[in-house]
Amino acid sequence: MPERSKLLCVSLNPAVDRRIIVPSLRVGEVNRATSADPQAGGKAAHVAFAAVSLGAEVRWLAFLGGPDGESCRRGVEARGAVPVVVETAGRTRSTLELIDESTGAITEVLEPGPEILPEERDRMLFCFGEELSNAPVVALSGSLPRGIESSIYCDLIEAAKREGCTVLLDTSGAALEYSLKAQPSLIKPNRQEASALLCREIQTADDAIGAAQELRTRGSESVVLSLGAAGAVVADADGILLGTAPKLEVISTVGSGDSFLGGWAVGVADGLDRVERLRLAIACGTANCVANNPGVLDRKLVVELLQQVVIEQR
Ligand SMILES: Nc1ncnc2c1ncn2[C@@H]1O[C@H](COP(=O)(O)OP(=O)(O)O)[C@@H](O)[C@H]1O
Ligand SMILES: O=P(O)(O)OC[C@H]1O[C@](O)(COP(=O)(O)O)[C@@H](O)[C@@H]1O
Repeated sequence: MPERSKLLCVSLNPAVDRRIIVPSLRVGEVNRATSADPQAGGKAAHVAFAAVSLGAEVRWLAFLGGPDGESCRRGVEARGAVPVVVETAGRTRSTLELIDESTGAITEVLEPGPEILPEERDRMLFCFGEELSNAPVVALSGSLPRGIESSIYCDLIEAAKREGCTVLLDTSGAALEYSLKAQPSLIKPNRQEASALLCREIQTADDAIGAAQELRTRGSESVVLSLGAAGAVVADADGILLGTAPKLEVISTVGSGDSFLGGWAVGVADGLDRVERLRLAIACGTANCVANNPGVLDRKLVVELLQQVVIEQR
C-alpha cells in the first residue's frame, strides 16, 4: 500500500464556527434560523479536513481552551485528523457565518480569540518543534489570538525550514507582512488580502499576475493569489500559472481558500508538479463551495472537477 502523505496543520486561533441559515436576513429585527450548526473551525481545521478528504494523514496543532476548545478538539478528531493540543487559560473563540437564503449573501463575524500567556506561547513553540519530524509539509493558517506578537509565524517558519519542511502560510494583515521576513515556501493571499498588502486594487488577470510577482519579491519563495470564482494565479521560480475554476451553484465559499490550501499541501506532499498541484488546489477550493461543512470535500467531486480546471502558462 502506498504511504499516505503527512501534513501538519497549525491553528494559533482556532474557533467553533457557527453557520446559521435564515430565510431572509432583516438587519435590526428578530430573525429565526432554519438551521444552526456549530463545527470545529478556524482556517487550519478546514485545511486539515480537506487534506483528510483526499486521504492524507493529518496532525492538527492548536491552542485550545474552555468548552468550545474541547468541542473543537472532538470535532477535529471526529473528522479524522489527529488533534495535538496546547491548552490555554483563555477560552477558544467562536465565529458566526450568517447565510441569507433569499440572496445567498454571507455575513461573517469573527471574535478576536483568547489572550495567550507567555508560557502557553512557549509551549506551542516546543510542541511545534516536536511535531516537525513527522511532517514534511506544514500549513500555518489564520489570524493570531491576543497576546501573541506578529513575529510568531517567523519563529515557526524558521524552525520548520531548519528541519527541511515545506511551509505554507495563509494569514493576513500585519501577521502576513511580518512573516515574509522568514521567507515561507508559499503564501496564499486572496484578492482582498493581497490588495490590502499592496495598497492597490486587483481586478484583472494582469493585475493579479503583477500583484503575485510583486509579493514574491517581498520574501515568499512562491505566491498563490486566489481569485474566488475566477481561480488563482501562481508566481514562482518557474514563472506564472493562471488557473480557471469550474463553475457551479455555490452553497457557501467559506473555507474555499482553506480547501484550496489543503489540496495544494497534499499536492506538495505527493510530489505533484506545479501544474497538477494548482489543478488539485482549485478543484478542492471549488468542491468546497458545495460542501455542507467547510473543508469536508466529496473526493469523487474533486476528481470530476479536476478535468474542468483550465491551467495556462504565461
Ligand atoms: N464562486 C466560486 N466558484 C467556483 N470556485 C470558487 C468560487 N469561490 C471560490 N472558489 C474556489 O476556491 C478557491 C479559493 O477561493 P478564494 O475565495 O479566493 O479564497 P478565500 O476563501 O481565501 O477568500 C478559488 O481559487 C476557487 O478554486
Ligand atoms: O483566523 P481568521 O483569519 O480570523 O479566520 C477564521 C475564519 O476563517 C474561516 O475559516 C473562513 O476562511 P476562508 O478565508 O477560507 O473563507 C472561518 O470559517 C474561520 O473560522
